[in-house]
Amino acid sequence: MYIVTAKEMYDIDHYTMQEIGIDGKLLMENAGRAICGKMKAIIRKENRIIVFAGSGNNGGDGFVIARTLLNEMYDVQVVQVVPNAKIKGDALYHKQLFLKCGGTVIIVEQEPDVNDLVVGSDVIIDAMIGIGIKGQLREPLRRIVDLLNKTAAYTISIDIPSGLPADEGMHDFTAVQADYTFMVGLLKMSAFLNIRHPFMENGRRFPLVFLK
Ligand SMILES: NC(=O)C1=CN([C@@H]2O[C@H](COP(=O)(O)OP(=O)(O)OC[C@H]3O[C@@H](n4cnc5c(N)ncnc54)[C@H](OP(=O)(O)O)[C@@H]3O)[C@@H](O)[C@H]2O)[C@H](O)CC1
Ligand SMILES: [K+]
Repeated sequence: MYIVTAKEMYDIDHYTMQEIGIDGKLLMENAGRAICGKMKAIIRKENRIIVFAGSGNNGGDGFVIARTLLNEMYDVQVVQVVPNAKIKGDALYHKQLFLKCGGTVIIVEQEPDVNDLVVGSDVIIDAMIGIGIKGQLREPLRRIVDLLNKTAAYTISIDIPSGLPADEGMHDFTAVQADYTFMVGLLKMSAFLNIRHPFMENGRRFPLVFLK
C-alpha cells in the first residue's frame, strides 16, 4: 500500500502526463468515472444530489462526476463555490461538457439561498478543494463548510475532505466532516495523521477507497 504526500502525488501525476503522455483531461475523466462507479453503491436515483465544485482540479473531478451522474438520469446539479473566471484548464473543459449535456451550475456569489439548496438535498458531493489546499480555508468556502457540516445530507468527499491539510504541519483548520471519502489515485497522508481524529470523534466515518 502506498501512502503519498501531496508533492509525491503531484510528481506522479506530472510523470503520468509528461512522460507517459496521458492527457490531464483524461486523468480527470478516469478519476471521476471510477468514483461514480463506486458511488452507485451509496446513492440512489431518487436522491437529490448537489456537487459543490471548487476552482482547481478537485472541482474538475466534481464536474466529471456531475456529468456522469446526469447522463445516467440522477437528479444532480452543481454549486460552483468560486466565480466563473476562476475555473480554468481541464476543469473548465469538464464544466463545459457538463453544461452542454444539459447540466445546471449555480454560482454561489449569485445565489443567496445556498442554505435552502443544501437543506433540500439528500447527498452532497464535496469537490471544493483536494490536495491543492494552502493554509486555512478562505471565504466563502469556510462558511460553506460550516453549512455542510450542519446538514443531515450524506456527504461524500472527493480525494480528501475539503479543508483537511494534505500533509503534516497544520493543526488548526476547518474541514468537511465527510461520511465517505473517495481518494483519487493513491492514499493521501492526511488520512493517516492525528489531525483527522476530530472528524472521526464527531461521529462521522472517514473510510477510504483506493482507486487505481
Ligand atoms: N491524482 C490524480 O490522479 C488526479 C487528481 N486530480 C484531482 O486534482 C486535485 C488537485 O488539484 P489542484 O488543482 O492541484 O488543487 P485543488 O483542486 O485541490 O485546489 C486548488 C484550488 O484551491 C484554491 N485554494 C487553495 N487553498 C485555498 C484555501 N485555503 N482557501 C480557499 N481556496 C484555496 C486555489 O485557489 P487560489 O486562488 O489560491 O489559486 C486553487 O484554485 C486532487 O486532489 C484530485 O482531486 C485530478 O483530477 C487529476 C487526476
Ligand atoms: K474535496
